[in-house]
Order: sequence, then C-alpha cells, then structure tokens
Amino acid sequence: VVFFESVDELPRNLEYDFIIAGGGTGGGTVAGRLAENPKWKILVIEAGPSNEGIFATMPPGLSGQVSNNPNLTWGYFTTPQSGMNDRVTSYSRAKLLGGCSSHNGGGYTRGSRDDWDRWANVTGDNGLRWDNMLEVMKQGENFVNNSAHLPQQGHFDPSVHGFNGKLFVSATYTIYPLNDLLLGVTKELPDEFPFLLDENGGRPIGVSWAHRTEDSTATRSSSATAFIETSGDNLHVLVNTYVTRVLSHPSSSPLSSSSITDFRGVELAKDAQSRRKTLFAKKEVIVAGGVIGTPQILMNSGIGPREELKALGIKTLVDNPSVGKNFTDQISVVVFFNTTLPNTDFDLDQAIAEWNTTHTGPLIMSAPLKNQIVWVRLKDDSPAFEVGPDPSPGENAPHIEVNTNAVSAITGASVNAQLAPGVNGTNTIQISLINLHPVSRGSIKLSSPSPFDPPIIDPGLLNSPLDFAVLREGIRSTQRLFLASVFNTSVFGSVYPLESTSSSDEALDTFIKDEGAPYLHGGCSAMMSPRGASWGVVDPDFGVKGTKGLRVIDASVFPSIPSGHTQAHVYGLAERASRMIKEMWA
Ligand SMILES: Cc1cc2nc3c(=O)[nH]c(=O)nc-3n(C[C@H](O)[C@H](O)[C@H](O)COP(=O)(O)OP(=O)(O)OC[C@H]3O[C@@H](n4cnc5c(N)ncnc54)[C@H](O)[C@@H]3O)c2cc1C
Repeated sequence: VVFFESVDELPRNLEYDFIIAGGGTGGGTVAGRLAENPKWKILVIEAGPSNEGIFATMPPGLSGQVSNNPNLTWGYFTTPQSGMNDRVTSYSRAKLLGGCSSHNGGGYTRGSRDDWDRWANVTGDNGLRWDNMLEVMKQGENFVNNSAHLPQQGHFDPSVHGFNGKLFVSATYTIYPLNDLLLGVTKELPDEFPFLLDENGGRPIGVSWAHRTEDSTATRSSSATAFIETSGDNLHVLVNTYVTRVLSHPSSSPLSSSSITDFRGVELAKDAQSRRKTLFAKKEVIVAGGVIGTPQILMNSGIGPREELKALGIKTLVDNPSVGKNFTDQISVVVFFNTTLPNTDFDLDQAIAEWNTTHTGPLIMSAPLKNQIVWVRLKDDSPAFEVGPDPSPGENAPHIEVNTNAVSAITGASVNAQLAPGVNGTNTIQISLINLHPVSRGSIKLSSPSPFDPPIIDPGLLNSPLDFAVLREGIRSTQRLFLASVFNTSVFGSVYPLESTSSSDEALDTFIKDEGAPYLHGGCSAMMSPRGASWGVVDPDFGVKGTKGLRVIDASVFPSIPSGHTQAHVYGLAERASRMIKEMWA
C-alpha cells in the first residue's frame, strides 16, 4: 500500500479502476479485497489520518483514548432526544484509517441466523442467508490463540470459525472469579441463562465466552491492519482528505438520453478552505463513509429527498426520499450492583508497560471484564410483548445483551454516595444492558449545503414504548441473574437503579430516560431493499438505486440492526460485495 497526504502527490496520468470514499471498516475491507487483483489500481480517500503509528489503536483497552480524541473522531452530537428527557448525547465515529474498527470495543458477534435470514427476506437476496454468509465470514476470519495462552477449548466451536482469513479473532479473557460464577448460573438457572458454547454459531442465547477482533499478541485487528496494510502497491490511500461529493462522469451527463446518471466521479478537498479537485474512476466509485458520512455524501451530491435538498439549494440528480431515513441504533443503560468481587481498577502506566512487554494485563480487552456475554431471549409471554409485537427476527435471536464491564471501587464509592447512601459495600460491578432490536427510528439530514458542516443526527432513541418495555425486562432479567445462589456472597442488590425503589415500570422508565444512551451500533441510513422497490437506497448488489457506477458498502445499508455488535456484519457484507464486484469485472 502507498500513502499520500495530498491529492497533488497522486501520480499524474494514473486513472484508478476503483475509488473508495472512506477507508473505514467496510471501505478498508473492500479496498484490500479488490487490490488482490494486481491489475487493478485502487484509491481510498479517507478524511482522517492513517492508523499507523497511533499507539492507542493497538491495545484494545486504549480504545477510549481514540474515541475521546477530537483529532481522530468526528465530534458528533445527536439532536435533543425527546425519548430521553431531551438529552443531547455525543455520537462517536472514528475519523482515521480503519474507521470505527480502529477504535471500537473489538467485540466480534455475528448475530443470529434469523438476522441474516430476515435481511434475505427483506431484500429478496438469498445470498444474505445465514448458511451462505457463515461461510463468507469464516473465510475472512483467522481465529487464533489468545495472548495469555489461556485454554480456549470450551470457549468456542471450531466448526463455525475460519482459521485462514485475514481478520484476526480470538477468545481473549482473563482469570477472574466472575467467570466461574456466571458458568454456575448456567447450571442453576439453565432455563433463562443456558450455557452457550459459541456466540457466533447462529443462535446467541445464553452465557457465552466473548470473541474479539484481536490477534494472539492482544493487538487490535482492524480493516486497516487486516486488509489495507497487507495490500500491494496497487492500493493507494489518500489520507486527511474529504470526499465532498460524488459526481456524474463526463461521458454521461445527467442531461443525456439515459435517465440513469453514471456517478464514477468524486470531488475532494483537504478542508473547507481548499480548492476542490475531481477524480474519475474507470470502473466504479464506492461510498463507504459509514452510517452518517454515507447519507451526507449522497445528499451533498444531489442523491436524496428532493424537498430537503431543494430547501438547501442542492440540485436533485436522483430523487430518493429514503436517503438518511430509517437511521437506527441500539439503546443501552449501565446498571450497577454492589459486590465483594475484587475490583479491576488499574494503573494506566503500569498496564501500558505490561501490554508492551507481555501483551497481557488489563489492556487486552476494551474493559477489564469483557470475558463473557449473557444473551437473553425474552419469553413469548413476556410483559414487554403486551406493549408491542416481538421485534426480534426469530426464535434464534436474543432481545437483550448483558455485558459485564468492570468492578470498580471508584465508581462503587461514588455511585453509593450519590445514589444509594447507606448501602454497604465499596465495589460495584458495572453491567451494560442493550436492547438489541429497537423499533424507534431516526434520521440523518444535512444541516447546510456545506459538506464540512456536521449533519443533523437524530437516532430517535426511545421513541417507542416497546423499546422501554424490552429494556425494563432486561433490567429485571439481570436482577434475577444476580439473585442466583452462586452470587450469595459476592453480588448484592442492584444499587443503580436501586432495587428496593425501582421495581415499578414507572421507576424503571425514569431510570431508562435518565441513563439511556446510543450503543453506537448505528445502521440503516442508506438501507438495502429489493431491486425495483419504491423504498430503500441500494439494491442487493450494493448499487445505489437510480445510478450507475456507484455502490455503498458499510453499515448504512443494513436492512435492520442485527442481534449483537455490528462490525462482523460490515465485514461480512464487505466481503460479499467484493466478490460481486470481482465477478462483475473479471
Ligand atoms: C466507540 C465504538 C465502539 C464500538 N464497539 C463495537 C464492538 O465492540 N464490536 C462491534 O462489532 N462493533 C462495535 N462498534 C460498531 C462498529 O465499529 C461499526 O458498526 C462499524 O465499524 C461501522 O463500519 P462502517 O464501515 O459502516 O463505518 P466506519 O468504520 O465508521 O467507516 C467510515 C469511514 O469513512 C470516513 N469518512 C466519512 N465521511 C467521509 C468523507 N466525506 N470523506 C472521506 N472519508 C470519510 C470516516 O472517517 C471513516 O473512516 C463500535 C462503534 C463505536 C463508535
């Protein structure tokens, strides 16, 4: 791979076969795959810098240092969320090579087979079925031993993993008493919390060991490390440069006889002050700006809802009311329980030294206790479904993810002092609860005709009573989990929300409104739909409806949010799209 800092440095008289707008999870993967054909020249244009040399992208436990760095993120905020007391929340998106795969939590979860089958049914594309996509994902994966050389047997099912792909995945964990206690729950309460050998086998329900995108030195594996860095010099990467628009190719003006515009051009600029340049691709332009960047680029280019574009003085080239609509994200709350389990607080400098020398210690995971995940499927007669129909894609899908984060004396003391004075105990265990299948929908809209102004980001969180009801049952399920007798001497009542005062629906709703947050697994803002459908933004071949030479490959094309974390789905879709493109141009 060859890096360039400015468009003026690019080789003159070189016409690229493919130009990719955005070098993130989807874009980086497609770039690396297309570059496997040495005859093709590929250009990736990324708004942020290269990941190379940014230490915080390497130890998974430093992901927060990237997420909180204004030079490496877009600094987005949501609109006031009416379902959450009009709170405005930050909406982190990475602005660097690898995109969010360079700073995310590293969880690798493929969701349930029902998610993929639902996508196939919604889009009419059988290639998206689980049975096909499992093979695609396995071929991209290289499942390796963890850095601490801890046994992984019993932590995964080898039959559903790949061992020769480019993306490293491992079952990294640490030895900690909670591990066995959670396994004890699977024996005591197997109906609600069964043991699950592999969270990536298509039916993630139960207590599983966590899998993460890390190699056997506990170093992050991202689209940049797995796919871009491993490419030959036919892959060019232009960093610190924005794609401001996609443009129609000179050979196909929108005024020509065909009603389909050929968008094989890109307009780019270093910043708002610089002169904009244009480049044209011989074969295709691929937009991979992510769930926010992609609809922004499309709308700035005149592909979007005519009335909205007109109001901003942008000429509509392809009127598509679906662009930027359907933006969806999961909703999470963090709950705290008092505990006598040893705290996992650590000294950062010592942890960095340990990671540097032995690739072990607290920085091997995005939070110290990400060892296991509890996936809960609510019963058919759950009170949640009196509020609305079951939003999950089928019986193999969980509704709730229960994610153990850390045991802290620091938060323990402050939580108890602020929220539950008088409650005994100094340590608290922090648990993230995620509503995996929100029915609330939001939107991404342009705030101005300038591609450098942040768009209006409205995830519409908690707009539906059903989303509250599912989270309430998730909190209750977690409270039942810690009431198991195996926790009798180690985990006590929930301190936030305080169990004794928060058993009513109203009290839990107040807590959810106060504490709900986007889980940053957004998707669906340029949704895939069947070819010929009157709704949706891309066809099953990822081509943008009403255009030629233009595809979108990232989380924005998700037809719905899957049952879990989202990067495995972006990798899977990017692998599938790359195969389609290779076949088409073979
Ligand atoms: C803090 C955080 C933690 C997460 N944790 C997990 C996790 O543990 N497990 C998991 O599976 N998922 C996780 N996710 C979600 C997951 O990382 C994303 O769903 C996925 O990476 C999105 O991939 P993408 O290709 O759609 O977008 P991105 O990876 O965001 O890529 C988009 C790229 O396009 C670039 N770009 C945008 N606009 C332009 C423009 N105009 N010009 C040039 N470049 C542009 C961006 O800078 C970025 O590099 C997390 C996300 C966040 C933010």
